[in-house]
Amino acid sequence: MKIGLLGGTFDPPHLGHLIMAEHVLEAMHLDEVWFVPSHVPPHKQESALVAEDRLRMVERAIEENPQFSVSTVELEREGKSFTIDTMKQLQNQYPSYDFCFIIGGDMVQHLDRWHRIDELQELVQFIGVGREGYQLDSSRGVKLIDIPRIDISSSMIRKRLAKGKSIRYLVTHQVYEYIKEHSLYVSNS
Ligand SMILES: Nc1ncnc2c1ncn2[C@@H]1O[C@H](COP(=O)(O)OP(=O)(O)OP(=O)(O)O)[C@@H](O)[C@H]1O
Ligand SMILES: O=C(O)c1ccc[n+]([C@@H]2O[C@H](COP(=O)([O-])O)[C@@H](O)[C@H]2O)c1
Repeated sequence: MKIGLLGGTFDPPHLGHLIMAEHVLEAMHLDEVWFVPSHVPPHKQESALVAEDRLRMVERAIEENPQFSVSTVELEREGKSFTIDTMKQLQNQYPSYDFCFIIGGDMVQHLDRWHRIDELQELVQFIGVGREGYQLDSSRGVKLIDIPRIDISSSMIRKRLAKGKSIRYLVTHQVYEYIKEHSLYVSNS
């Protein structure tokens, strides 16, 4: 089985995540993409929404695609969600699977700062996809795949919601409904 791992904060999951997963699945002839929500994102300053809501939204975002699933491996682990720990755990659990790790163009240039990156690179092939506003950089042997550039980010969605603006069509219908139902990201000020 060839599996692409898409790690992220998914605060919230948006169409950019789904489009990148679909295009890498196709280009790399993967069997599945597993979305891996982080418990505590290693390099983000802002604290994310509670894990429960992020997980539920990812489940809803991917529910129509039988080749997408979610792994709770990081949510079940304490502390920061370092990718090296996730890879070791998954490779132990699924020794015959061939994993790659999918990242956006904004992350490629920061790989040098990842925890135990030299060791991690020996364990897994990174796949970098184009992201609007970022140059695709082929450092550290990352395999680059250009995909339709979708200028959507979770932070843009959070900001729009805080200002009472529409996020319709930036997320799936199911995620849209979940956010509305639970009044997520609404500014209290
Ligand atoms: N529109 C996009 N195009 C390409 N890659 C993306 C896009 N959105 C997210 N990614 C990548 O998906 C992975 C998970 O992203 P994450 O969940 O942090 O979302 P984000 O939109 O980058 O969030 P935020 O705006 O809060 O930083 C990262 O590797 C990120 O680079
Ligand atoms: O292991 C690390 O040092 C590391 C540093 C930064 C990011 N990551 C992983 O990269 C993925 C995307 O990160 P983020 O911050 O955009 O959600 C997510 O799975 C993170 O756990 C991992």
